[in-house]
Amino acid sequence: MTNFDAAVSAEDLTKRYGSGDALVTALDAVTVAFGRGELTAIMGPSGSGKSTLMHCLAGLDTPTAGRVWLDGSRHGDAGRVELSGLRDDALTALRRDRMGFVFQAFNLLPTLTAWENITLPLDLAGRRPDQSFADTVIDAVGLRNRLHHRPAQLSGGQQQRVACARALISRPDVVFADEPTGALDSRAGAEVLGFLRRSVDELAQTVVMVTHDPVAASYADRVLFLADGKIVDELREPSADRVLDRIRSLESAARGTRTVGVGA
Ligand SMILES: Nc1ncnc2c1ncn2[C@@H]1O[C@H](COP(=O)(O)OP(=O)(O)OP(=O)(O)O)[C@@H](O)[C@H]1O
Repeated sequence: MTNFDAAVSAEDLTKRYGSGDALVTALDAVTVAFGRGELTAIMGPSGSGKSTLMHCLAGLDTPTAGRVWLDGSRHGDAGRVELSGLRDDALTALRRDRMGFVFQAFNLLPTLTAWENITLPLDLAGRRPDQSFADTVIDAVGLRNRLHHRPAQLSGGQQQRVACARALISRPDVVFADEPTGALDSRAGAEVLGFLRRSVDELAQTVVMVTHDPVAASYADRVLFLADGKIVDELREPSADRVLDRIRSLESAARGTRTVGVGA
C-alpha cells in the first residue's frame, strides 16, 4: 500500500446485522484503499457485501468495527478525516461537500430543472457554482440544451447524466456510484460510463462504482471482487471477459457453499 495515493481507505471494516441465529456478517474485517484519480469497480455475488461496503465508506451506514478515512489531498493534510469520529451534522456536511453520489434510480428532484438539480449541492452549502467548471461538466455530459428541462422531460440516460453532473459539480474527493447503469439500456449506460471514465481521465476525479455488469466494470482501472464480506480478488485493466470469468467462478463457489449448507 506504500506509494498508493488513496482518496478513501478503510481498515478492518466489519458490519454485522442481527444477533444469535439471525447474525449476518455483511463485511468481515475489510482493509482496502481506493486510488485517487482512479475508477474502481466493486463486484461480487448477490449478498456479498457490495452495498454495505459502499454505504460504510460513504458514512451512510455505521460499521460495527473498523475505520474509514477520507484522505482528500485537495484539502491538504488537514483534509484527512476519519468518519467514525464525526457527529451527524459534520458527516452530513462532509458528504455534501466532499462526496458525490450517483444512484441506480437517478434520485433527482422532480420539481427542479436539470440545472437546479446539478447545482443543488452547492446551493445547500451556500456556495456559488464555479461557472467555468460548471461549463466543463455540462458540456462533458452533453446537457447544454437540456438545462431548463425537468426530470420528467428527460430520458433515463439524460437523467442519469444530470445525476453525474450533480455528483461532480462540487469537485468532490470521491464519487460513489451504486449500479449507475442498472436502470438504463446499453447505449444510455455506455454514455454514462463514458462520462464517469472521462471525469477520471480529464477532471482527475476518483470514482468508486458498485456494479453487477462486467461491461460496466471493464471501464474501471481496477475491479475488486467481494465474496462473503471479504475482498477475495482484484483485476487491473480489466476486460469484460476476464471480469465475467472471475464473477462466474465466485458465483458458482457461492452456490456450492449454499448447497452444502442446505444439505448439512
Ligand atoms: N439492514 C439489514 N439487515 C439485515 N441484514 C442485512 C441488512 N442489509 C444487508 N444485510 C445482509 O448483509 C449481506 C450483504 O448485503 P449487501 O446488500 O451489502 O450485499 P450486495 O453484495 O450489495 O448484494 P446485491 O448484489 O444483492 O445488492 C446480505 O446477506 C444481506 O442480506
